[in-house]
Amino acid sequence: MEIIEKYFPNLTEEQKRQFGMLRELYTEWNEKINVISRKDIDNIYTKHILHSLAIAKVISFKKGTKVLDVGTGGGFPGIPLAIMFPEVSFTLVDSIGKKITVVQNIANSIGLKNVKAMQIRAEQLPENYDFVVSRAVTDIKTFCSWVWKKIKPKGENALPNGILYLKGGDLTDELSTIPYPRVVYDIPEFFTDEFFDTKKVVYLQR
Ligand SMILES: C[S@@+](CC[C@H](N)C(=O)[O-])C[C@H]1O[C@@H](n2cnc3c(N)ncnc32)[C@H](O)[C@@H]1O
Repeated sequence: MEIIEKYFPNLTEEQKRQFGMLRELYTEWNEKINVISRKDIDNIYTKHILHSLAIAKVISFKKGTKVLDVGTGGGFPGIPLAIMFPEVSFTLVDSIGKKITVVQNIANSIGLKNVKAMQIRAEQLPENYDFVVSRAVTDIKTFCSWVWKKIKPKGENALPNGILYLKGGDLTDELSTIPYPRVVYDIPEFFTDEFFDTKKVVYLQR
């Protein structure tokens, strides 16, 4: 938990309370439904929560922004971002229902009112969003084919609406397959821990 406060020193008491509850809740839920690899539970604050919050170093979503997390699994990056931005509306979707059960229960347990969790395939979503966030779901080209038309073309944030995808390694080949304007942010610019050495936030502008 200290690592979250190290990089985000202005958390409210409510946010500290919510982040602080996550390790125990995920440990309990993971015993029933596996959403995090067992060895990662011990490092949940770095490998899952702080990693998700790299997106919060790239953009501070304005009040009322609608964000979609596709393939959220156990709630990453959506749950940490929903704690960080309580006035932003988050829809967390996954095609596997039991993962959505975990996400909804964790959101309820920590009192998050800005999260809606849905079992649905990304390709079938009926609504439009300002931003789509994600981690570890599929290659960027396939991902764009699922969600591009669900992103509203305009927006009121400092970055124009688009995709914010957490990725690792060399992305040259993968990004060469898509035509959209992009910025690749190296996470070590924000967080110094070794775990983030090759990790990036890929922003694609709608
Ligand atoms: C490797 S997990 C990543 C989970 C989470 N984003 C994380 O980083 O911890 C990939 C998730 O994407 C979901 N998924 C795969 N294809 C999907 C689709 N078309 N629509 C919605 N969810 C999908 C899977 O069910 C799985 O939970």
